[in-house]
Amino acid sequence: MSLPTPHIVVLGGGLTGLSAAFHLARKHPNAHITVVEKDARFGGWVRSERLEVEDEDGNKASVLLEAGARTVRANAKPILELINLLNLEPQAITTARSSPAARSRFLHFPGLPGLSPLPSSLLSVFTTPLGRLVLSSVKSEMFTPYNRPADITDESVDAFFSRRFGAVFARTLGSALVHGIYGADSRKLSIRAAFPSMWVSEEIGKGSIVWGEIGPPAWFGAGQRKAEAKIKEDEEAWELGTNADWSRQVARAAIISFKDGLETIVTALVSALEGFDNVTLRKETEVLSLGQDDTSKSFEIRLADSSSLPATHVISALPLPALSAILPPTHSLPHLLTNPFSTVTVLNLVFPTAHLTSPIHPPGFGYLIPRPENGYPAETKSVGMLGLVFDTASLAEQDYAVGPDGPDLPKFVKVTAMIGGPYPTPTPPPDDEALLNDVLPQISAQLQVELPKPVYFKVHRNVQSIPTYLVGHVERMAELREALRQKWAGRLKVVGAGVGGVSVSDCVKSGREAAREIVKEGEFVL
Ligand SMILES: C=Cc1c2[nH]c(c1C)Cc1[nH]c(c(CCC(=O)O)c1C)Cc1[nH]c(c(C)c1CCC(=O)O)Cc1[nH]c(c(C)c1C=C)C2
Repeated sequence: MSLPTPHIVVLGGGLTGLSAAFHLARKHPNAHITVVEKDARFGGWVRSERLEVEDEDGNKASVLLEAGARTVRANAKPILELINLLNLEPQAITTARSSPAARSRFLHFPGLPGLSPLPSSLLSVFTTPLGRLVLSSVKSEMFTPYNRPADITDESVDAFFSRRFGAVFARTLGSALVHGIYGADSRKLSIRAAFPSMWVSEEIGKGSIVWGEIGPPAWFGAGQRKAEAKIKEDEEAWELGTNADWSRQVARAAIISFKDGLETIVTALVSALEGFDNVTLRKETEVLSLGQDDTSKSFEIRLADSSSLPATHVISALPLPALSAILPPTHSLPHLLTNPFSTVTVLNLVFPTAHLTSPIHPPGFGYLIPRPENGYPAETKSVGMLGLVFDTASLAEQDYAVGPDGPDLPKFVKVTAMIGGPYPTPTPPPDDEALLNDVLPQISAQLQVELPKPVYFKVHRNVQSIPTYLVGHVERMAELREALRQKWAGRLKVVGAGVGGVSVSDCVKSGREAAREIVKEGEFVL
């Protein structure tokens, strides 16, 4: 007997949804796959824009700007796999691990002028104030006995770092790290969800994260952990290709991006999906409700245009609150509304450099700004900055001079200010021009330089874009998975940044895993 064709609907056309659809289409040519996206474009928070800038002397350049994430780590297998499968090597660019953009990072302490380098060498550990803070915190951590309270199964990043490395380390380095990844308050973020390996290292190191990380291979648990990692790696079966030049380049790299920005992956995924006969891409399609027939277990997805889509399986790559809004009360799921989201405003700035006598910023990746000593203000007249990224330092290959004089280095430098997160929004909220006028003097004071007038700026308000995993997230997600098994017969997969991992690579991986689970389960009986 031949089975009816499975129809898998992917809700959400961000990177997670596109990755799920792509891996499904490759591995499951007999299924029909529909991707439903409510916006007019695919790609979600990943948006790259190329534009031409000109200074007052008529120097012109083509510059690539990102509205959100701009790079991925060079060891991110889910991305390396896509680069291979989509033949993106010629468009990829890398930043070498040895370059200042990969090695030099700074902190700016609120209220103090200038930048403090983060230690990047053995020498700097002894010779810089932050180096000495790291050294003394690490030394004391290694000799602080096991102090995890017996009754906890999770805690905040701040509580975890305070317990092991001390309160100053937690407030400065810990909060800055969390700003730079989650744009969130480290006193709210779950350590187990955000940095699971540290939680495990504490156990392996019998209390000490440092011993857990660097302990000899024979150290209790380390051998087993390695073996487990190897099994997982084999199971994941990454298709990384055989391009030796590219592999060598990646081996030397810290981060990867693309000449035309991270949206290159989105464009390539969309065009690959358009090439599959069994895939339908639907933009500007809003889902009103998702229901499942109790007997047949098949789905009915009602759309805003009054039509409906049948499905045998659904992968939801929607933000969890958006999924919650379309579920019927009979099939509601737990914990979809628990985590708050950070709003991070991204301000792209392009400065002219032709008349500068000294550089705008030191060589390096950029700087992060830790939580103020007295915490975030309750209200404010100025926007709160979380950090500044020196984009040209790591992504210079994205930009080129334009004009009759032939190839030349662009006479511009691009940086990105990251704003908001746990800081309150000023009242009234600033328009773009007011935001610029608020931020430029802040950057000037932080860098201790007089800034030229930017030739271009753009504000992207990434409203509610990054989930803050509250303490207990890992256990709540286990309960969510159980509810999916019980209430939805395992045929609804919930993936994406809201569940486990906010990086571009995590999103691609979670889409891939959902696709592989459906293929592996292989039960397409209607
Ligand atoms: C919109 C702003 C974002 C902030 N964090 C993220 C975005 C998109 C997400 C993010 N940023 C980083 C990671 C870790 C990457 C990994 O583990 O692979 C994640 C998930 C690290 C990072 N932080 C900054 C940059 C440029 C990067 C590299 C990755 C990327 O391009 O996003 C700088 C930075 N990001 C944010 C702030 C406040 C900030 C400050 C300088 C928030």
